[in-house]
Amino acid sequence: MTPSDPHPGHAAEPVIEAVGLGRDFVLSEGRFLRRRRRTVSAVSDVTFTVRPGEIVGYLGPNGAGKSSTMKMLTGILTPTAGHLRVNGLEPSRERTRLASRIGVVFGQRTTLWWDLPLKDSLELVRHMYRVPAADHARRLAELTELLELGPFLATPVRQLSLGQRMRGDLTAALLHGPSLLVLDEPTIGLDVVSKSTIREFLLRLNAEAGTTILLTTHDLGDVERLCERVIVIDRGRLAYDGGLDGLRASVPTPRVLVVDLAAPAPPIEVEGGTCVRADGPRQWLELSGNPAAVISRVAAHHEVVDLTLREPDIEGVVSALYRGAVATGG
Ligand SMILES: Nc1ncnc2c1ncn2[C@@H]1O[C@H](COP(=O)(O)OP(=O)(O)OP(=O)(O)O)[C@@H](O)[C@H]1O
Repeated sequence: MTPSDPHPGHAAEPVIEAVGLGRDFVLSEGRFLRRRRRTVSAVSDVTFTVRPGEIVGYLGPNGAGKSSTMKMLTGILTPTAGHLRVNGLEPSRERTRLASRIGVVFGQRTTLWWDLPLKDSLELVRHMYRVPAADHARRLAELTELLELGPFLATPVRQLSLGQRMRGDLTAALLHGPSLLVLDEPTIGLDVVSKSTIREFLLRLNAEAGTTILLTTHDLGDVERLCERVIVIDRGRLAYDGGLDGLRASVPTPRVLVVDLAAPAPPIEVEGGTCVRADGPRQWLELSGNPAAVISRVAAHHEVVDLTLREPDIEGVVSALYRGAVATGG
């Protein structure tokens, strides 16, 4: 894959540098004489750095401040505190210059034109970013192959499936060869196959073109497949910055063994597992011991039809983190 446009002079600098970043919103509440102003801190005193070539997950529960951070990084929202540089630029002041160096995809919205065939939408994007025709043709050919856009390039965007549209949006975000890709929930609502296509594509983009990627997601699969490093925010504040293994190891969130028995039975009693839920022949065991050992003990005493081991999802890990289970830092 063609490397992203290099930006001489910035190569050794962090791609993103946020120091004490904050964003307050002032809300007016009540009526007439009782009107009062209340300040909501969406993001508060957040400090982190992203280096060239990293893939970083930016995680947190609903309302934690992820979208507000993404909006500040892309220049849509002006910070009310702190220092922010993205590719050496101040996003809210230098939004147009920044736009030529970053690609942005918000999974819940499309930047494509609903009524136009995907190919025409992408041609408009080329004009918006003033991409030379030859560069556009080369990148479009590459992305068409990697994201398998061929069969639906002539289809109007409104008729695309969610997965096809996301592949179109990623193409639109990458046609100008940005060195940083910012993704807000890139796999939301996608089926397993589409998720996997997007993840493998992002890994290849990172490995071959050196593109730095910052993404928000609620999907642990995205995080596990893509991110060596995660930043977690809670109520606007930085709660963790480090490796995913460190996060998991620090948070005592049990794995769950889902057992399908041949028939409904009393709660299973087994060493290393506690039955936390039962529904007909299906039971959920929270594991405190080695999964293989628990599975063999269960199978020895019960007629088991099926077994599934469920890893804690990121919401579970993150909410355990907020209950104070792990110290800040990584
Ligand atoms: N324009 C706004 N005016 C007032 N409050 C806002 C505004 N935008 C965000 N907020 C508040 O800031 C906080 C952080 O919101 P934000 O959308 O950044 O969170 P989030 O982590 O992206 O959540 P989600 O995962 O639900 O998208 C929330 O309390 C939200 O209500």
